[in-house]
Amino acid sequence: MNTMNPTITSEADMPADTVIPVKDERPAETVIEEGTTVGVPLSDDPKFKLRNVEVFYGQDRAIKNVSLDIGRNEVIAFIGPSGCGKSTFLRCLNRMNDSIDICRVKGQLMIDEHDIYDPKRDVVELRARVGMVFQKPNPFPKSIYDNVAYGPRIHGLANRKSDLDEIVENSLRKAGLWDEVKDRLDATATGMSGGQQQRLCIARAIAVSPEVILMDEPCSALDPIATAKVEELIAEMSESYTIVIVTHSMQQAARVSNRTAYFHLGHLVEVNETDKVFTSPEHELTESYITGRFG
Ligand SMILES: Nc1ncnc2c1ncn2[C@@H]1O[C@H](COP(=O)(O)OP(=O)(O)OP(=O)(O)O)[C@@H](O)[C@H]1O
Repeated sequence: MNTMNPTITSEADMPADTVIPVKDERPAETVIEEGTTVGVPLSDDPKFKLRNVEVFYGQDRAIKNVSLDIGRNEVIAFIGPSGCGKSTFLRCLNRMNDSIDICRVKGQLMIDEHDIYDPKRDVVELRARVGMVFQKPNPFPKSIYDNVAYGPRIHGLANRKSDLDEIVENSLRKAGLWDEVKDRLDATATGMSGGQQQRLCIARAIAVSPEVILMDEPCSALDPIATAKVEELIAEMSESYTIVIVTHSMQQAARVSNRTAYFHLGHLVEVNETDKVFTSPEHELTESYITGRFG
């Protein structure tokens, strides 16, 4: 399966008598070909089919002709140097960029073969299907119970109090938080530890029965123990949801994801099975990044 830019070849492909040049240190823009689809479908029926996506902030092109399929129930990690467009691309998947006035998205972005950017699309419904967990835990200044119950209430998912209680309990269980909070559901969420708050935000996303969970550096504000808990949760959740995670931690990408996509200056340079990306990357830029030559 060729899952990378076919126009970029490796030194191994050269004839034996070729003088192998020193590593290409030219700026990335000169070695990434525009207009090439990078990443082949994971299956015939991907959850997301994203083609020739471009994102502009005013005149600046932050995402450059990116094409990618994201499979059902896969965990895919987006990695790459700061400012390469990981979060921008992630936010296209549930139209979180809509709130940025100068942001414009072009290309074809499909979820289950429906256009994410269809002007008639109900964005609130989209964001319930494609939930999001942010870098910094952001619980509402409400009780633990009300944080989780908020979404089901506004989406009318529970007719009776007992139904709502069940959703809250199930969501907290799935987020690995129930045993820690079951005796203080009325306590204010902002009094919890950072790790607990982040798992509460995950419970809040789960409560509206999403199909996809987007995670934008979900552990960057957490200590190693809280990080380990969230990573365990990602493994458990991958049985039920498609998960897209942006991370600066290559170890985290290696631990939690099935595939990894490497972004560079707005380009998607390489996407492949995570083991392959970290042990034998196909692109020189990926190798430079994972070996710490830049980042
Ligand atoms: N709201 C915005 N307005 C203008 N430009 C933006 C905005 N958000 C991001 N950008 C620009 O778009 C580019 C991609 O940024 P983005 O935050 O998506 O990258 P990233 O890879 O997620 O970075 P980081 O790892 O530092 O979070 C950068 O050049 C950034 O300055």
